[in-house]
Amino acid sequence: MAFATSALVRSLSTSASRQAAIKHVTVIGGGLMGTGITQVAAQSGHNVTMCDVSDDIVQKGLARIQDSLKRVVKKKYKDDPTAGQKFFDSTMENIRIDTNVERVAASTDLVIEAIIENLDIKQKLFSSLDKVAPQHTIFASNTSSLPIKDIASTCERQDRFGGLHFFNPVPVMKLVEVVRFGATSNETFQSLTDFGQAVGKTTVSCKDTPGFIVNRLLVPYMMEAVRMLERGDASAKDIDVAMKLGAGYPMGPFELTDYVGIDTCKFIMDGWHELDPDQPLFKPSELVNKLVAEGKLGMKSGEGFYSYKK
Ligand SMILES: C[C@H](O)CC(=O)SCCNC(=O)CCNC(=O)[C@H](O)C(C)(C)COP(=O)(O)OP(=O)(O)OC[C@H]1O[C@@H](n2cnc3c(N)ncnc32)[C@H](O)[C@@H]1OP(=O)(O)O
Ligand SMILES: NC(=O)c1ccc[n+]([C@@H]2O[C@H](COP(=O)([O-])OP(=O)(O)OC[C@H]3O[C@@H](n4cnc5c(N)ncnc54)[C@H](O)[C@@H]3O)[C@@H](O)[C@H]2O)c1
Repeated sequence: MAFATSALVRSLSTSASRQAAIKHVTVIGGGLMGTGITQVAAQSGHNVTMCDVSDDIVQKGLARIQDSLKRVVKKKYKDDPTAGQKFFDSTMENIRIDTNVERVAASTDLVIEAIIENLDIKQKLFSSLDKVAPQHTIFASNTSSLPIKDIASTCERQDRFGGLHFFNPVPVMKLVEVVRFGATSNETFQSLTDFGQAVGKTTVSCKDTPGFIVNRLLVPYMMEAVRMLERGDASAKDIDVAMKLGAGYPMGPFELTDYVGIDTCKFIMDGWHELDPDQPLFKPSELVNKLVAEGKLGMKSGEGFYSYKK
C-alpha cells in the first residue's frame, strides 16, 4: 500500500510541477479560436499574451473576449455580481496583447498557434519562433486538420511539439483533443494534457491522423450537407431543421459551417483532398469555393449560407 501511495504522490507532484511550469502562455492568432483560447487560459489563472498581425486585430480580439467573458459572468455569478466583477477583472488582468510574436515567445512556457489553416504559414511561424523561444517552451497547434508532424517539421524541438485542438466556441465547448506524433515526448504529451484539464476541459488523445477524432467524423458530414444542397435535394434551411430535430444537433450543418467559418472548412477539405484525391468525401465543393472567393465566410464576415448583417 505504501509503495502505491508514494507512486501516486510522485505522479501528482510531477503533474503539479508540470502544470506549475506553464505559467505564461502565448496565443498566436486573435480570431475566433485564438480569442477563446486566450479567454479560457486567462480565466484559469494563466498569464496570456495574444498576438496577431495588427494592433487593430488584437484590439478587436480583446473586445470579443470581454463580450464573451460578460456572458460567462452573467451565467456563473448571477447571484453574486461582486464576485462576478472580481472574476472579470482578474481574468482581464491576466491578458496582454501584442503584435511582436518573436519578442513575446522569447519568454513564454507554451505557444498555442491558432492562425489561418495554412501549412506553409504555420511552418514559417513555428520555424521563426523555434529560434527565439526558451529550450523548455512547448509548441502546440490548434489546427483543425493539418498533420502536427508536418507543422512541426521546420522546428528543432520536435519532442516539445503537439496538438491542442479546442472547439468553437472555446468558452463553452468542453473538449480538447491532445494530439501527439512520433517525436512528441511523454513529458510534452502529459504537459499538454495537464494544461487542457487546467483550463477546464475534458481531454481526449488521438494519433496525428487527418481531422483527429471529431473533425474526421464531423467535417465530411458538413460537406455531405453542402453536396445535398448542390444536388438540389433540399434547402439549407430544411437540412438544418432536419438535423436539429431529427438528430438532436444544437446547430444544423449550414449554421455550423457559418459558425466555424466557410474558409476554415474549405482549407480543411483542400488539405485532405491533396492527401487523398480519390476519396469522394474529401472532394472540394464548387459552392464552398464560390462563397469563399466572394468573401462570404459565414458569421465572421456577416454572410455565408445565411446573412448575419444586423
Ligand atoms: C472545425 C473545428 O476544427 C472544430 C470545431 O470547432 S467544430 C464545431 C464545434 N462546435 C459546435 O458543434 C457548436 C454547436 N453549437 C452549440 O453548441 C450551440 O449552438 C452554442 C453553444 C454555439 C450556442 O448555444 P445556444 O444555446 O444555441 O445559444 P446561445 O444562447 O447563443 O448560448 C447559450 C449560452 O451559452 C453561453 N455561450 C454561448 N456562446 C458563448 C460564447 N461565445 N462565450 C461565452 N459564452 C457563450 C452563454 O452563456 C449563452 O447564454 P447567454 O446567451 O445568456 O449569454
Ligand atoms: N473556426 C473554428 O471553428 C475552429 C475550431 C478549431 C480549430 N480551428 C483552427 O484554428 C485556427 C484558427 O482558426 P480561426 O477560426 O480562429 O481563424 P480566424 O480566421 O478567425 O483567425 C485566424 C487569425 O490568424 C491571424 N493570422 C494569420 N496569419 C498570421 C500570422 N502569420 N501571425 C499571426 N497571426 C496570423 C489572422 O489575422 C486571424 O486573426 C485554424 O488552424 C483552424 O483550423 C478553427
